[in-house]
Amino acid sequence: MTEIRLQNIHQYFDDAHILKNIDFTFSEGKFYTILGPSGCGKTTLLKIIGGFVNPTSGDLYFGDKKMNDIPANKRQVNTVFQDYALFPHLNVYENVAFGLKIKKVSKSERDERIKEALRFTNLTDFKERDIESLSGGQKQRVAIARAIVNEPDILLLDESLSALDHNLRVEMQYELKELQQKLGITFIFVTHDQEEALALSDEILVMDRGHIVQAGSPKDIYDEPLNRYVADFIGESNIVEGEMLEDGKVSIYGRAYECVDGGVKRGTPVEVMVRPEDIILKPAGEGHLNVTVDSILFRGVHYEICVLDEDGYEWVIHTTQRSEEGKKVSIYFDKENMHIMVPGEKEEEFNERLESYEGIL
Ligand SMILES: Nc1ncnc2c1ncn2[C@@H]1O[C@H](COP(=O)(O)OP(=O)(O)OP(=O)(O)O)[C@@H](O)[C@H]1O
Repeated sequence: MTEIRLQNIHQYFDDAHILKNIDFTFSEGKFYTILGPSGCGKTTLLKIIGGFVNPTSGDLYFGDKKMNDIPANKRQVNTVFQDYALFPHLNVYENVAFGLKIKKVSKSERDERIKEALRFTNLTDFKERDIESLSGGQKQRVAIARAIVNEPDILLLDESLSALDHNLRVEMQYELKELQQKLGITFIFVTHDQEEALALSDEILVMDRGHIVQAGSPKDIYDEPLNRYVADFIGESNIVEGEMLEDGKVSIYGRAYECVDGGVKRGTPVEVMVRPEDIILKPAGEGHLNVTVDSILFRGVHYEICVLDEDGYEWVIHTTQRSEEGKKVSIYFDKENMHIMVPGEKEEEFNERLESYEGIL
C-alpha cells in the first residue's frame, strides 16, 4: 500500500505551462477522481504518477520513496487507457496473461492470478473469447483484469468509461466502485463527467488550467464549492452577487438575508449560490422574491423552471411541482441552502474560514 505525494510539480511542454505547482497527497486505498474540462492537464497528471511523463520540476513520492527517476515498469502502478489498448489477435485469457509472461511469472502462479483477476471482473466465462467479439463493457473489464492481475498498489484509469453508452456506463460505474472496495487499492480515475465523479469518488480533485482548484468529498464539493468555477462545473447553480453585512447575514440586491456562513469582513462583495433543487416555489408574496415563470422544461424526474425576478434576474428551479408560463409566484430558500463564496479566495483560506467559523457556531 502506498501514499502518493506530489510536491510542487510543474510541467511544461515547450513553452506551454501545463501543470502549475501541483501539491497533493493521495491517501492509500481511496477512490480519487480528477475532474476538469478538456485540456486542463488531467491526463498529464496521471502520466506523471504512472511514470510516462517526467515532471519538468517538483517531486513525486510513493510513501517515503522518491519516484521521479523510477521507470513506469518498476512502479506498483497500472493504467487502464481510454482505448483499452488490448491485443486484438489474442483472446481474453491471453490478453490478461501477456504481462505476466513477459515478467516470467511461473505458469502455476500465472494461472492462479489470472483466474482471480477474471473472477474479480466477472469474466470467468469469457476467457476463451476473441477480443473482437466482446461488447464495449466487456472490453473495459478485460483492460481492468489485465491491470489488476499485476497486483498493483495503484490503478490509474484515464476516461476509461467514456467509450460506453449511457446505460452501460452507469452499470460499469457500479462495478468499478465495487471492485475498488474489494481490492482496497488506490484508484485514480480521470473524467470530465461531473456525474461520474460524484457517483464514484471518495475524493474529487477539480482542475482548471493546470491547477487543482479544490479537492474534497463529493458532498463537500457539491455543497460548499470554493468558487463559481467549481459550482458551475459540479451540478447546476444559481449564483447572485451580494455583500456580507455581518456573520450570518448577507445582502442580495439590497435586501438582507440570514445565512449560515461567516468569517468574512463586513462589506466584502460575495457570490451567493443556491442550487436549483433547493428553491421552493410559493404563492406570490409568500417567498423571498416575487417572480414570473418564464419557461418550463420536463426533465423526467423534475421540471426545470426558469423564473424572472422583479429586477429581471433569472433563477433556475428544479421541482416536481407543476407551474405555468407567465404565472406570478415567489421563490423561497432556507438559509442552510445559501452558500457564500468570496471571489479570489484560495482553497486554504476557504477551508480555514469554514473551519473557524463553523467552530464558533
Ligand atoms: N506530450 C505532449 N507534448 C505537447 N503538449 C502536450 C503533450 N501532452 C499533453 N499536451 C498538452 O497539454 C495540455 C493538457 O493535456 P492533457 O491531456 O493533460 O489534458 P486533459 O485534461 O487530460 O484533456 P482531455 O480531457 O481532453 O484528455 C493540452 O493542451 C495538450 O495538448
